[in-house]
Amino acid sequence: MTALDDSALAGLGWNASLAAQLAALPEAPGRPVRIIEQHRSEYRVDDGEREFSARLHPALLKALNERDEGLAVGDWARYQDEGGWLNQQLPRRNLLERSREDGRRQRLVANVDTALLVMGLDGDYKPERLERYRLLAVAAQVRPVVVLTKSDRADNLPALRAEIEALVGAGTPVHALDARSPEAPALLAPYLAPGQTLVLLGSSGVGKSTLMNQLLGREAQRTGSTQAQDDLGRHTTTARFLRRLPGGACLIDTPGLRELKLNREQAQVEDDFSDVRQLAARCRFNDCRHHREPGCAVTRELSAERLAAYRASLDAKPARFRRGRS
Ligand SMILES: Nc1nc2c(ncn2[C@@H]2O[C@H](COP(=O)(O)OP(=O)(O)OP(=O)(O)O)[C@@H](O)[C@H]2O)c(=O)[nH]1
Ligand SMILES: [Zn+2]
Repeated sequence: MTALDDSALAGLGWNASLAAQLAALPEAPGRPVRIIEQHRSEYRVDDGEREFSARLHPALLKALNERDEGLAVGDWARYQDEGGWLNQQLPRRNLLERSREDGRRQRLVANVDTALLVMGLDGDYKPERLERYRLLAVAAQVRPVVVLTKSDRADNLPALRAEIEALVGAGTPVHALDARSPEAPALLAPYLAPGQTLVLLGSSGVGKSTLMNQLLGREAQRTGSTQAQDDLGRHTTTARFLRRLPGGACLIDTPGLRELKLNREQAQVEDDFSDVRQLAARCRFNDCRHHREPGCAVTRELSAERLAAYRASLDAKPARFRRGRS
């Protein structure tokens, strides 16, 4: 294997831990690349210096198929110049996935540090859907950060913001901004350290691509199939793609998910409900279930939204989120 230019790869999130994992893989020709786009029969990859197309080696394709696996945007793989093949997948740190209507898993993105959960403070406002996105992130051990866009359109911003803060709890930062504003990147700077990977998740039209362009400082380069124009000539993202930001972080844009269903594990995820635990210490009964018990400090002091989120986390049926604001 040729010596790696780690400094070039660092801009893609490459680090010592990945280097060690690569070294531990069975001997194979090639060098690491990161998947930045997935197309029908090939991948777009980045080796730290340039982007190019690569195909799965038939042996890797077969091995992945047998495990009902596949590469996702954000994954690392070994690329073999001879033949232009991806011949090995590197172990991934985490994977954001969702259950589809037919019950199958859909891989969204891999190896992500922070999920920017984008919701518009306009017709898109739907706290229970935001909570589902948040649990999706928490279940994958991805840090959730709420980004409320179209703050310029909200006439009751403080109240909406307070409602969301109460819903997600103190452990999840909440930012409100106008995605078109040049000030937006500064608000997100804490999550954009070099080597970090972030993903934008949220419905279509909430401003994900607008944020991507603001953070890039230019219009994201499209490679055809990741963007389409709708009937009104608006651009809409049709596939996930990763771009390197000038400051050294990587950002993945995703198309809006029509339906976000959680699987059992995601719905049952251990959220950091430390606020509930602290309050529970003051409940009258040690075994208080925080339902209708007298002297329950949790039901007395927790906000209704936060209580609903806590109950939902105990409940494998995400349909419970559907109640409330439409
Ligand atoms: N007023 C206002 N308009 C915004 C804001 N953010 C985005 N927009 C506008 O909303 C429209 C949709 O924004 P996009 O960035 O394309 O939304 P998206 O989330 O990428 O949508 P998809 O690619 O379809 O998933 C554009 O016309 C933006 O200019 C905002 O904070 N305030
Ligand atoms: Zn209680």
